[in-house]
Amino acid sequence: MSNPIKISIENLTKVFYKKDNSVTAVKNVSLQIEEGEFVCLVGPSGCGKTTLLRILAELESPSSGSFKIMSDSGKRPLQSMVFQEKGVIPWLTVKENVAFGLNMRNLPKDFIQKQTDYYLEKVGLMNFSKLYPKEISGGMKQRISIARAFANDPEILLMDEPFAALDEQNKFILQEELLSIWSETKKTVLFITHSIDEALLLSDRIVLMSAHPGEIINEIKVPVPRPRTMEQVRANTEMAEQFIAIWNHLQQEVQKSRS
Ligand SMILES: Nc1ncnc2c1ncn2[C@@H]1O[C@H](COP(=O)(O)OP(=O)(O)OP(=O)(O)O)[C@@H](O)[C@H]1O
Repeated sequence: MSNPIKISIENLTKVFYKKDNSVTAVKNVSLQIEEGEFVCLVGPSGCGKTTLLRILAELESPSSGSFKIMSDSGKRPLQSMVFQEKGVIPWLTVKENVAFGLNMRNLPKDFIQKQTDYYLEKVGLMNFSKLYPKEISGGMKQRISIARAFANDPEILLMDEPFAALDEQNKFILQEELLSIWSETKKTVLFITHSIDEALLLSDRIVLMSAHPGEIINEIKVPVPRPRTMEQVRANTEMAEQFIAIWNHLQQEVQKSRS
């Protein structure tokens, strides 16, 4: 380990109780994520990935176990979350959406202006800043979510399949934009994806989860140095081997969950 630990999860279990039964969504998960690390969480549908992220975002509480996000200043928000969809506020303009978290914190107006403009520019939305979400495309809405999350400057960033609803072209562009902003900010990111390509492109480490109830069953350090492009990911033999290993893992877990 080269950097200090930013997120520490210890034996975390989450059980949802219903009227006459219960569902264990996450089981005994322990995970340490370093400061500035980009970690992708990959696992079959329903294995508890979103639940784990929601716990870290303090939208759910664990049934047992614990987690800690190491705060370096106490002045910044602990976490920002980017969802697959519905991340924008329809009655605010693009710019107001990006500035939303900063305005909520009553920060100085000139700081908000500077920070908002910087990230609007980064995600290519400067010329659309006065439009409302209904006037822009799905890809542009996701750009708002990403710009807002980075503008907030949280201690950690939690991303729940943020590109899953986009077409391939938009996905590639946003992945590259995300990598460019991340390489500048070196934010600690926990990112959920179903796409193995995406995990190999974006992350330092891929954490594989078992079928429901979700446990961590393997971790893969992505072998290719940055900066990476999707072309390299697809052409590189080491990446191809990792792709097949993860693919086989997912196949087995999906079959287990069905049997
Ligand atoms: N609020 C809730 N109440 C009851 N059960 C829940 C709740 N949230 C999630 N679950 C259950 O917990 C399990 C894990 O769900 P979760 O959404 O975390 O999985 P996931 O890995 O993110 O799935 P996907 O990849 O399909 O989004 C599922 O069986 C789900 O039905």
